[in-house]
Amino acid sequence: MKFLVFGQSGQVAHELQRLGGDALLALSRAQADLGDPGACAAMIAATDADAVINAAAYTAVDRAEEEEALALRINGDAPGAMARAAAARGLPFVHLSTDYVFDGSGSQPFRVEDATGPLGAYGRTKLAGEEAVRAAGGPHAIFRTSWVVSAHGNNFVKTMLRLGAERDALTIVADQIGGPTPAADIARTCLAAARQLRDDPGKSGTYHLSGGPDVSWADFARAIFERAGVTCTVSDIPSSAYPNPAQRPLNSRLDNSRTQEIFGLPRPDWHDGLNDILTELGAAA
Ligand SMILES: NC(=O)C1=CN([C@@H]2O[C@H](COP(=O)(O)OP(=O)(O)OC[C@H]3O[C@@H](n4cnc5c(N)ncnc54)[C@H](OP(=O)(O)O)[C@@H]3O)[C@@H](O)[C@H]2O)C=CC1
Ligand SMILES: Cc1cn([C@H]2C[C@H](O)[C@@H](COP(=O)(O)OP(=O)(O)O[C@H]3O[C@@H](C)C(=O)[C@@H](O)[C@H]3O)O2)c(=O)[nH]c1=O
Ligand SMILES: [Mg+2]
Repeated sequence: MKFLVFGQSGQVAHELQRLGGDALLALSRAQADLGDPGACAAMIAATDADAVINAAAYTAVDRAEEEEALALRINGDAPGAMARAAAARGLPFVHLSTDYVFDGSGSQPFRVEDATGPLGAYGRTKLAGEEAVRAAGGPHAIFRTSWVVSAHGNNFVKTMLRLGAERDALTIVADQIGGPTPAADIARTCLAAARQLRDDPGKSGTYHLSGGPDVSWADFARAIFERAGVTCTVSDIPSSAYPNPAQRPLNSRLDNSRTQEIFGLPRPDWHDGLNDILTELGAAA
């Protein structure tokens, strides 16, 4: 089975290329710009691949507040155009979304069917993408994931290793709770879902995929420092003490049970992925 992937440099795109080898073609921004949805659809119309995975997105949460129209084209319009092009050819389309489509209320894990209510521009544009992919009506899986980490690209693990080497102490928000998700687990899931959708389009739908157990960013930082052997004291702060242009949801817990039920894929334990990331970075204690 051959895969066409949008995105080449990102965290998930990188892991997809590692797993997919010669059977996977990953398109860079220069080859397929999501700012030009029609060009992305044309790539799908011409592909000889058996499934399409979208691992590209506008992911700068704060900058999206000032660039919502561009973020909407990339996160909303382009996935819609891609999903319609894939549907026209009956190709499975696997797409990624985010915990930021929810408003973060309560303390229970959000289920797939719970009401959405994004707090910021990034979440609004990702929600628009979900709706467009579902409306295209082809075989598809949308995985809402959260707090993606890997040895490549920008993420919280790499930020903590950089800051932890420079400082003796950090203040980290402790009232946002969620599941850090290794990009390698997301990539494995995307490939498995594409294969299963080819055999059974009835598995189409929206799913949650986050690493467990749920933690606060502060506790996740402590786990990173402990496993990396970095001496840096983490103090808990509320989100109100870390002001940002975009408000983040406090409750980012995602109920992964449908992913287990339909695809047979268990919730990944982020401790394993974190160990792999630190080893790859040469930062494991
Ligand atoms: N990062 C996270 O914490 C989370 C991510 N997600 C979702 O998971 C998916 C993968 O995220 P992740 O791997 O972390 O993303 P990254 O931020 O690591 O990478 C984004 C990728 O998208 C590409 N891209 C951005 N704009 C365009 C464009 N106009 N045309 C073509 N490519 C573009 C980037 O390419 P370039 O190098 O050229 O900019 C890069 O390859 C996304 O859908 C994201 O919304 C969900 C929850 C959490
Ligand atoms: C560097 C630093 C961050 N923080 C906080 C800010 C923020 O709430 C949290 C994580 O920081 P980040 O910049 O990684 O947060 P953010 O970019 O909002 O991460 C999000 O990205 C998008 C793409 C998603 O889809 C989400 O699932 C989520 O991963 O840590 C501190 O409290 N202290 C610090 O010193
Ligand atoms: Mg970020």
